[in-house]
Amino acid sequence: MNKGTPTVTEMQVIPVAGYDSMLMTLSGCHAPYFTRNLVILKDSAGHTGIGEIHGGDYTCDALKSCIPLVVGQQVGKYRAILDSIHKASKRAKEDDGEGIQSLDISKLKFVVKAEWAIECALLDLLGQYLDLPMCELLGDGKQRDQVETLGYLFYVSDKNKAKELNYLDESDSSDPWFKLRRQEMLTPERIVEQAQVLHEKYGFRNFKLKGGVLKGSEEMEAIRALKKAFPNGRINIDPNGAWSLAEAIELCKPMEGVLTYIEDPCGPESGFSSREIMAEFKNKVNLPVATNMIATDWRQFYHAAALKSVDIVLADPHFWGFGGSVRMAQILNDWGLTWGSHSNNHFDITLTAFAHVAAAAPGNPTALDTHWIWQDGQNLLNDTPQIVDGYLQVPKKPGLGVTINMDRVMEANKLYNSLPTHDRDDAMAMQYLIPNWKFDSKKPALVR
Ligand SMILES: O=C([O-])C(=O)C[C@H](O)[C@@H](O)C(=O)[O-]
Ligand SMILES: [Mg+2]
Repeated sequence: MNKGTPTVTEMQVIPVAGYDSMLMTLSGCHAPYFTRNLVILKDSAGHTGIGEIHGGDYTCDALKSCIPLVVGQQVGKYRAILDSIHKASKRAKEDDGEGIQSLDISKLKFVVKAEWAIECALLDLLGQYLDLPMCELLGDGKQRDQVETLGYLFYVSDKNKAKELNYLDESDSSDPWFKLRRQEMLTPERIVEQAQVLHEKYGFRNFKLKGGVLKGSEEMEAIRALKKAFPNGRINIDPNGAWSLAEAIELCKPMEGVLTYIEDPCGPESGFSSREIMAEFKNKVNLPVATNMIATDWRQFYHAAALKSVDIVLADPHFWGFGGSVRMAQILNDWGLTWGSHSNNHFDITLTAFAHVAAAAPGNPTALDTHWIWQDGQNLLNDTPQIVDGYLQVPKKPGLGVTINMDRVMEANKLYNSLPTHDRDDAMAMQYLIPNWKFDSKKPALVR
């Protein structure tokens, strides 16, 4: 009889792309495509383990360089495998270690750590070997069967203004959400319509509006309209640090009974870091403050916690690792703070991974972010977990509990290979809306 856990026999890294809408953020405008990298592991027991992470060549190359450290290793030694990757990895020259205190999208690739896709695939294999769902292997094990999820609302620009870019058109879809999601939505009325259609399809009662697009006062009008339409709903806004401290206080103070939390209201200013500025904001405004920008690793979290700058850490497992994100959930829960997760555009493998991480987070996490609703239908799995009545269902089968559809993966890989560039560039599409547009961390995208 063979002793020990199975060994990894093969590691594939497959870059993929999918379609997106003209979603607006402080960084500009989403391009018609988004990219991701997949890791597919095979082991000596005949199992397949999968993981998904940030797209682009930088992350793809980082993953490929890990292959010799993974293949031939025992699945049960996954922590040692990750440790060997960390010890071998070198920080890129362009990475200043600042993280994303100002939402410079080109830096996101340094905040995301490629190896967490490998961690995910290894946990998938280990779970299959042990006959346990992945969430049972994390933290204190499974805490819930379904995970509350929020409707991530975005302002959407008119794709006809960038005809050459060929954004996907779903105007003839019979699904009301699919039909709506590629259309222009820039007013409070259209944002409420977006939320209503999402509520009908997925049952969301919690919503987050991606801000940093219009003037802060106009975005607060949309928030008020949402609260009117969903009086019992929890409504949040995330301008990605676009507002000055004074403006953030002025905008948010009157919203104390309206917003449930405010995410990254302000950024660094006058020589003070975002952690210091957000601590000052919290002294003035009686709202819980969330972040995925000022605490993206343990060193940043140390300072954010010491200054009491945040109440809710959106600890995306693609930034923190799966073990790390759940460790954060445990610490926050012990300290009376709250865990949640940030997201970027992703396929259903990440959706499944989010389900397991959130299922293992103790206490009362905030409703989970996901961009999935903007990609729903572009499945890479045969059995994509569903969002029902506002809750993402946690797969019960061993490991991630889902099966990959290689035909769809290869189609998404073909799309990736056909793209002129693989890195995210939200300024590119933005130039069609405002010629010569440039990112400014203090100016909403459409205010120029
Ligand atoms: O919560 C957040 O800050 C995000 O989701 C940031 C992302 O970059 C999002 O705005 C996006 O992907 O456009
Ligand atoms: Mg955020």
